[in-house]
Amino acid sequence: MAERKESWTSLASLLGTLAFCQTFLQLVLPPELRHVSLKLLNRALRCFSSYCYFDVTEMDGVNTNELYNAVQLYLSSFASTSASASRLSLTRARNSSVTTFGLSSNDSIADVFDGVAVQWEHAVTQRQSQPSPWRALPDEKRSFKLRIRKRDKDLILNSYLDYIMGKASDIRRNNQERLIYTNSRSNESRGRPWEAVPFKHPSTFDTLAMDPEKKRDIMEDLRDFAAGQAFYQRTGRAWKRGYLLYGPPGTGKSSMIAAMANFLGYDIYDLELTEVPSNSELRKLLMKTSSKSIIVIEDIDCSVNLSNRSKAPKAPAPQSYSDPDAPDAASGGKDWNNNTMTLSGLLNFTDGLWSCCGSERIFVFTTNHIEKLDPALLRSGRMDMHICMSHCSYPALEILLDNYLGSKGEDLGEVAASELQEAVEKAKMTPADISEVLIKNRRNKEKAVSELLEVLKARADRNEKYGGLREECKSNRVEEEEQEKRALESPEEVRDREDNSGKKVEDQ
Ligand SMILES: Nc1ncnc2c1ncn2[C@@H]1O[C@H](COP(=O)(O)OP(=O)(O)OP(=O)(O)O)[C@@H](O)[C@H]1O
Ligand SMILES: [Mg+2]
Repeated sequence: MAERKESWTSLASLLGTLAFCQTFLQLVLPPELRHVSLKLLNRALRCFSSYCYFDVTEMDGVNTNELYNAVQLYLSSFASTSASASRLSLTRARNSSVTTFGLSSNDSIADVFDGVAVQWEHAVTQRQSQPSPWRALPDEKRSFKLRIRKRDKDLILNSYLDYIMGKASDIRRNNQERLIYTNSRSNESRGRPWEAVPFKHPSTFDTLAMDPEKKRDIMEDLRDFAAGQAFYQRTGRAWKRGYLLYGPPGTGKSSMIAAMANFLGYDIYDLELTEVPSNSELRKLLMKTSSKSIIVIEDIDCSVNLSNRSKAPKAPAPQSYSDPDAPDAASGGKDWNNNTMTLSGLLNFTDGLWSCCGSERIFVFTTNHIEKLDPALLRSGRMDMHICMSHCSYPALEILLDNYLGSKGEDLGEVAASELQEAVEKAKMTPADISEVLIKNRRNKEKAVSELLEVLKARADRNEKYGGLREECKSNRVEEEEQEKRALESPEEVRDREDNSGKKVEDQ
């Protein structure tokens, strides 16, 4: 007991001496000298330490330090599960559904990279004065202090910081809402060629009704693409990929683009060709797109007359495309004209040297009429994958039934399922048409299924009677309208027409 009392007394006297020394030094030494001696003391201590320290300050002069933001995001990704962090701050950005964890002031967290242990500390101090009268800085000076063993510094520092930057941009993209950009001449005149709005399309690969195997292939292809930086680098290819989606209206081409964007977490640039006055403007638009994005041109066959836009800007006239085999066409020679937009300009946009001014970009073209597209757009290497979005098959119908009614194929019972299967294969209806029937009756499953069966059978009968569409993916709106007209014609009228033309109705 007496011993403990003694040790308390000596501790108190030690503290008293230290306090006296500090006050004495403060009185005797001028502040500048104090500062210098502290610095020297620190330096001496650092010489004996086996660690080195790096400060990542929030502000770099008057500019925001990107690395600080990246470190903050990166640490937040594992702060909540790390055993070394004792106190966390929680934030949620506007329009975001994600809560972000962060290190509280002066708390620290451990991390391991390539087997090397490091430590981060979040240092927060009050700012003494505003260095810039033009730009107000935060009241607090914040920084992250990185502690690495001296022997590990050269081994990991650069690669670790690169890794953090990459990770942070992934997290940012996943946390943020995706954007859809569109171009217009009025924006261009204001110096902002793309205008963005939040992209909230709910389509995903789960809700997309199509053959599951085909769907798996596409998802795998996208996954490989997104993770393929090293592959593209090694093979000397630009890190981009082209998809051509073709098929009749209402088969899910636009839904597929939305599903791709949601799957990869990419933004969408919806390029309106009719708003692009020339090849050079097209190139400028391309230069202002970001990486990790999908550049979409919908209805490529009819959005613009690529060879002579001034005459017929909206005419769907594929035969008037400039000939890609003609001299200078695809190379952008004579056609690379500043006042017009040409097929060669478009090909350069997707394929030429300028297409590589960013990386990790996907080009998607859609069309209802693949047969009308210029072969130059279809040649291998240009559009890497041609995806036919066709009429609704039974596996696709099962997905729609699950989407709208919450029932699986097996819930229908064997008879209804096989009836539906037979009818849907013969009906050749689009997922959009089938969705309409299901949405209308979604509160009553039995009614929905029976009405769907009725509609499918009626369509199947009609197809059998008047001929189905020749080839699934060649069908188009015009064809369907004609078919509808034919369905309304009397059999005599049909026979007369067949006799006159010498051809069958469905071969026309
Ligand atoms: N494969 C599909 N899976 C799920 N829903 C689909 C599918 N196809 C069409 N739909 C439904 O039909 C609607 C129209 O589809 P979408 O706009 O994707 O068709 P599209 O092929 O782009 O048509 P268009 O050629 O006229 O542009 C969608 O909102 C969606 O609800
Ligand atoms: Mg569409």
